[in-house]
Amino acid sequence: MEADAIAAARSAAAGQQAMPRPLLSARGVTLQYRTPHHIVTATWRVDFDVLPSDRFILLGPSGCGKSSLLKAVGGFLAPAEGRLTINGRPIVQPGPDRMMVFQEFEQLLPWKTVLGNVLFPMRATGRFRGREAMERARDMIARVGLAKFADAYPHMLSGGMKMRVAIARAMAMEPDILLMDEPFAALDALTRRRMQEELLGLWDQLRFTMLFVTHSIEEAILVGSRMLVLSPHPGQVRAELNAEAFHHGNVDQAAFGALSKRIHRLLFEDRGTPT
Ligand SMILES: Nc1ncnc2c1ncn2[C@@H]1O[C@H](COP(=O)(O)OP(=O)(O)OP(=O)(O)O)[C@@H](O)[C@H]1O
Repeated sequence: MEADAIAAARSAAAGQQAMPRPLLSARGVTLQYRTPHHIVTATWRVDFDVLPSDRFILLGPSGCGKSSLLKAVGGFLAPAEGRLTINGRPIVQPGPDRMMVFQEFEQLLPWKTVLGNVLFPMRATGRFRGREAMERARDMIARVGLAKFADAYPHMLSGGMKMRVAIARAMAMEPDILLMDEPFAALDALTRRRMQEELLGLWDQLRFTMLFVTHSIEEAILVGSRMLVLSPHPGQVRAELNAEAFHHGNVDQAAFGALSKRIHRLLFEDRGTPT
């Protein structure tokens, strides 16, 4: 889908209101890996804009390049073609303005307390020091509802609490965007649903911007405010959809089913792949 078509879809979705300036922009992003024998094209000329406070979903089948797009936004993979910008500046390397929250939140350091985990990147990067770091860390921990657990260790926490710590840790760095790569993929269905609710609850409080990768249609609709639907390998934009109507507590089953069917068709209709 071309940039103009995306802009048109977006203005229709917003009821023709003026859109805020995008925080993150992808224009014609082709991502490739060079192996000793050939070049693997992961995505093909992908366009999207993430607006402030979006819960923006990258949705597509396995191998369509979702994680590669996240890596590129993180600054770990340079586009072979096209441009990625954050706040109008090209993304050329990793930076604390884009914090990655990993799967299962297992990046928490087991030998450090909740407070120690939140302080760790602040101090290690030198972004915040001494008293300021301590105050910020305690404030973030309180904002995610874990003030009483500041001195607890990760093994003493539930999955949902660990997620809150992981988000507090990322948010304490004051990023512009949180990058989440299938954070709930390994969980059973009930736990996954609870974690999705927890994440949305936190978003209601903190209104952070997130770029969230999933291959679950249901998760995309529940968690996302907007989503980019990508074709099978190599990932191309099939559509950009608005899912704000399904924000939690507001699920109309018939509309949910209709959107889910529409996405399914978009994902699995065979339209051929570029040569
Ligand atoms: N380091 C790499 N070297 C070579 N090819 C790679 C590398 N990483 C990914 N690829 C290829 O790039 C394509 C996109 O991979 P990517 O992991 O981004 O897809 P994905 O949509 O995130 O998949 P999944 O949902 O299975 O995680 C795949 O064909 C994959 O094999």
